[in-house]
Amino acid sequence: MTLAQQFGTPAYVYDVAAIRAQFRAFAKVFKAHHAKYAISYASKAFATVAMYQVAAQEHAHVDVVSGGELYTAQAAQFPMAHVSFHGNNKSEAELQQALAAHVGTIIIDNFHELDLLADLLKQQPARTQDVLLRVTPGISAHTHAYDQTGQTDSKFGFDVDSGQAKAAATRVLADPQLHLLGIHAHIGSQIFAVKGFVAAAKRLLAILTDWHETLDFTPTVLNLGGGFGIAYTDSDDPLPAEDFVAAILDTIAAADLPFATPAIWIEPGRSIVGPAGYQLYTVGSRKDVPGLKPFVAVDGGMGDNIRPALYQADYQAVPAADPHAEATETVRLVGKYCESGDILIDQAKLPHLEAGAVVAVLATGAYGYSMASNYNRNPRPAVVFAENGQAKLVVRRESYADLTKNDLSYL
Ligand SMILES: Cc1ncc(COP(=O)(O)O)c(C=O)c1O
Ligand SMILES: N[C@@H](CCCC[NH3+])C(=O)O
Repeated sequence: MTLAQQFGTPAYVYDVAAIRAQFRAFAKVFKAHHAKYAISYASKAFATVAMYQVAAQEHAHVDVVSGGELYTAQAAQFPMAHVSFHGNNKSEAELQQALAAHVGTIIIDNFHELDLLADLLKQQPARTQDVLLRVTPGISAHTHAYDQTGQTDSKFGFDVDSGQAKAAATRVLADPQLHLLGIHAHIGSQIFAVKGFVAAAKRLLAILTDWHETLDFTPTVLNLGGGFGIAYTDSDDPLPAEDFVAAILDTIAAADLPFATPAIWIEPGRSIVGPAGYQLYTVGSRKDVPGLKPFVAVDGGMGDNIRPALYQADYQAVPAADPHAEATETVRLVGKYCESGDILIDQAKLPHLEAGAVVAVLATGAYGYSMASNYNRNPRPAVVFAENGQAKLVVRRESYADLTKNDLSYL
């Protein structure tokens, strides 16, 4: 029986061995460089109980960006000491939840949060909290504008050039309940060039050196974020994600630091789960107009993968029954949503597929399920983990009853 027959479509399928292999490839580079490290999986890319469990099995840390992600990690019994809590507008309730859960690290993003956290800790005088400061190092990554986060004009983090980052460090160091581990920067996502990461590493080391000299601060952690680009189609040719890390570690090793090299943390999301996942859809209607590219419609679309509509992201599809079948036509692979922009692949090269055929859209493991919606009241698809020849349902397909379970009658 095929996965589509067993679990229905649309469905997200993950090759768990590929997820594990990427965690291990990162770990291998760190070990080869004799670096102290943490691989903190950016769980926004794909956050489910099963995924937090796999991350824990791989001895990874995770980063969470909301109370909901933290709750899911707790539900998965993920070790809280290995959780970093991110976010540019953490609420008081979220900070309370993080403190109650004893998350390992809170990554402070702004002065408002710093005040909130300091006040909450005063109510528990015996407690301290490890923190990192997220800084905006003023480095622009070459990627989609919505995927840039390291430039000065960003909503994330303390600005370095204006002195805000140092002012924040001064306040944290003066607070006996906050234990400053070091700094964090994330320059963006789906980045192909190493040079932004190398520049960021140098800039962060310069900041830490300044803080060492002027604030008498010795860092124990330098967190360089994630953002390593992946191949979505055959025309993408990124470096293996672990090679970005090797370049970062070489840069750090070459630096002449006045303190012992801190532990290096990274936060890969997309590179861990993106290539490992694909989506299965069933072909339905087809519209052929002479002189126009045909529309081939599938049973999902922008509700389960918003990335083409949001970032003009490209994907590639293959027939699930015969992934290597020769392409004989170029079609628009569209979804079933009531939007003209609901185009999964604008130029899908496929053999002629009849209604009922199952098509696989590749490399959809990151920011697909996690950004899915119920637009048009479509239930979110099932998620399946495949490993060692076994396939296991790890997220049930939503039912129509799930769609109305929070609706209240107005009669
Ligand atoms: C702070 C932070 N860390 C890590 C990531 C993960 O990025 P990616 O999935 O590109 O590796 C993001 C998302 O861009 C982020 O904002
Ligand atoms: N959701 C984005 C990346 C996330 C950026 C998170 N800071 C994407 O699919 O490309």
